[in-house]
Amino acid sequence: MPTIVLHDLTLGYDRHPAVHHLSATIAAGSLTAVVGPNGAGKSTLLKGIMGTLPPLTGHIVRDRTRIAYLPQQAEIDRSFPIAVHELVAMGLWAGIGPFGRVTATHRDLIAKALAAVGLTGFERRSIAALSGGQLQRVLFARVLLQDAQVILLDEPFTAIDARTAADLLAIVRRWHDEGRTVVAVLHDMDTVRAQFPETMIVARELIAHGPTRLALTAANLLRARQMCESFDDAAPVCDVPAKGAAA
Ligand SMILES: Nc1ncnc2c1ncn2[C@@H]1O[C@H](COP(=O)(O)OP(=O)(O)OP(=O)(O)O)[C@@H](O)[C@H]1O
Repeated sequence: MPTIVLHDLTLGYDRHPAVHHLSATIAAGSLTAVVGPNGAGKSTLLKGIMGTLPPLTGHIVRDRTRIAYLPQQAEIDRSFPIAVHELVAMGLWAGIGPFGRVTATHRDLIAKALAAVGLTGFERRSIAALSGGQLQRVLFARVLLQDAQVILLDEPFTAIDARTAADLLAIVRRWHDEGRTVVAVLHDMDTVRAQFPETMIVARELIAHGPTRLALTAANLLRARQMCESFDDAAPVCDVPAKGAAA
């Protein structure tokens, strides 16, 4: 089972740091909520763990295991001419590559994943013709197909109705019961308190991390808000030396 260790991690864009000197250990099989104000660096952190955004300083240690990522809906180009079954089939890429042949067995897996998210019969529909909640179900089906040990979810329950949120939350619980490591960016603190045993509060740097009842306090949330409000987005490159660097 993979543990993810973040060592003094700084992530950013064009050398402007968005996440500063963050160190944390995400235990194998844990179910962790990442919370913090808008612009706090939560999505950036997921991209760093995913490996799509290389660290400016520090590093990440994790097993070379399969990792699945559910992006924010806003990052999906709905105008792209692709059908539901084609989008879900992308979950097979780690196994067969982007140009691999989708066999009858694969089609069966796609059908099962769509059934698991309540979208049987939607295979041929264009993603442009889906509601927001339906698209989120399709994205979950793609993650299901990836069969990854580490699953990163960016705002998986935002802008969907209560029924869809409950259905998708049940899938997240199942992943947790199966021993997978799940990290989800969330804004609804009630969901975090009720469903996520671990919480990480991020506000450009790590504010708190640990069991939700200890980490998710009013004082820590206030500190996170104050940190983000005082952060200068136009600040130059980070001037805090990496740990272990010569002064
Ligand atoms: N592609 C990018 N290029 C330049 N700056 C970026 C890019 N993506 C994010 N940022 C900046 O990095 C900072 C952190 O953004 P990020 O999206 O990680 O925050 P977040 O906590 O996920 O916010 P939200 O809750 O609003 O989704 C912000 O100042 C943002 O403007």
